[in-house]
Amino acid sequence: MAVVGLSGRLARCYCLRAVRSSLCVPALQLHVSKTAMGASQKDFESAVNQVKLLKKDPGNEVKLKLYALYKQATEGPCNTPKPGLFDLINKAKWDAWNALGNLPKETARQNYVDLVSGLRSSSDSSSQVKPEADKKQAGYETLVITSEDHITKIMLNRPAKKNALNTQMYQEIMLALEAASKDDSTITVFTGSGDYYSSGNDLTNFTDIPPGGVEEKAKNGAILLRDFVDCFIDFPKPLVAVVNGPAVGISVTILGLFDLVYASDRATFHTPFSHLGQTPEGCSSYTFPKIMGLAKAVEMLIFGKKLTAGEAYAQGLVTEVFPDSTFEKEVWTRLKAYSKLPRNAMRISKQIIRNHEKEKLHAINAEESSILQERWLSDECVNAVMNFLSQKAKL
Ligand SMILES: CCCCCCCCCC/C=C/CC(=O)SCCNC(=O)CCNC(=O)[C@H](O)C(C)(C)COP(=O)(O)OP(=O)(O)OC[C@H]1O[C@@H](n2cnc3c(N)ncnc32)[C@H](O)[C@@H]1OP(=O)(O)O
Repeated sequence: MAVVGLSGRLARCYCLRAVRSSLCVPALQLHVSKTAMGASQKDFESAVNQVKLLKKDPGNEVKLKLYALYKQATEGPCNTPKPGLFDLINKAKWDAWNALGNLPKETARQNYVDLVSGLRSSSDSSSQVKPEADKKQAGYETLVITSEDHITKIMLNRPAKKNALNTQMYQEIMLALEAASKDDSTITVFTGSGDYYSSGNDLTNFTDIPPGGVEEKAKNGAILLRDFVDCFIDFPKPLVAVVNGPAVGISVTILGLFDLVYASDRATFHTPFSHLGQTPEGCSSYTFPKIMGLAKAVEMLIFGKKLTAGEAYAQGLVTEVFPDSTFEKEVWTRLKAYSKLPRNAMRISKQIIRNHEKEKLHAINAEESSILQERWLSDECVNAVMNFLSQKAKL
């Protein structure tokens, strides 16, 4: 079970920060139980900050503990309604917090401080023997993340669902980007596992309705979307998409926020928003006209024209197209060479190139997300999603 973003930016930040450290859970538990009580608010705040400095993923069990202790220390016993059965992530978090019962805030604060202290020692000792070799990062269910040759590769890993982005995957991608922004890598690469790059938003995201009803669902969806796209706007290192196959919806639109897009000649680029009663996101209402001109952007974003890789290259959305048979070899050879370039120079260059537009992109993202919040409640959208879910319609 992956434990990912709490609702809202602050909470997401907290959760992202709780990800880093390699550790031994039983040792940590021992450490916690042996420590004397009495952490001050200052110790607690310092521990919250120290979590940011942890270098490795502590695993979901520990992240849940950190979450529960944080909530108990700051808000007291769990008093929010239990999330629905299918809201797995929020339910796991709720369970962890609720399990603390009436534990006093002060004790929760102390336990949090002790837990972080244990995580830090574990992280420090393991970093002394840190291997340079390829390493798969634990703690992600919908992604496979590896680091090798100063490249962090984030692979979308729901091949049986064509790498559709469910809410867990959105959350895990945000965590992965936060981690990649601070790790040793010089560039970060997205790709898909299996025959698709991604089929876009998982349409079953529309099915799990919370107690607050569809309005609440749409509101939370808009917050998730805005936070997700913000992470791409703000990502500080060169970001590369290795588009191994067809790409749909949001997996296409956010390409406008990438620095390099390499595509297999098998890839296609499809944004069927009108067909789905929806509207553009990922800042594409701004980036696409800028990249390809208004006429071509309209064809894609309003009329849902599907582009081949060659067409996407001709319109400037794709940097280069490779034959599928040699795609992986050629792309990774290229990327390994690029990854040896000086890290700071690349980072600063990206900053210079992208910073002028950051504020504008954030504003556009907020506007697109808020328009979609309304759209998701429209008959046009509901009917299109129902059609897909009842297997009557495919793209
Ligand atoms: C109010 C709620 C808000 C929720 C939170 C939202 C957060 C942000 C939203 C951002 C918005 C983004 C907009 C978009 O991305 S629009 C694009 C949406 N994508 C689609 O419409 C694609 C739908 N899929 C298809 O048309 C076809 O599956 C395909 C991609 C053309 C592939 O067809 P093919 O015949 O090759 O394969 P299958 O259809 O048999 O697919 C294999 C299984 O995968 C499932 N699948 C594929 N794509 C999706 C998807 N996008 N959502 C859910 N499930 C998907 C498919 O059902 C099959 O499953 P099965 O084996 O169990 O039947």
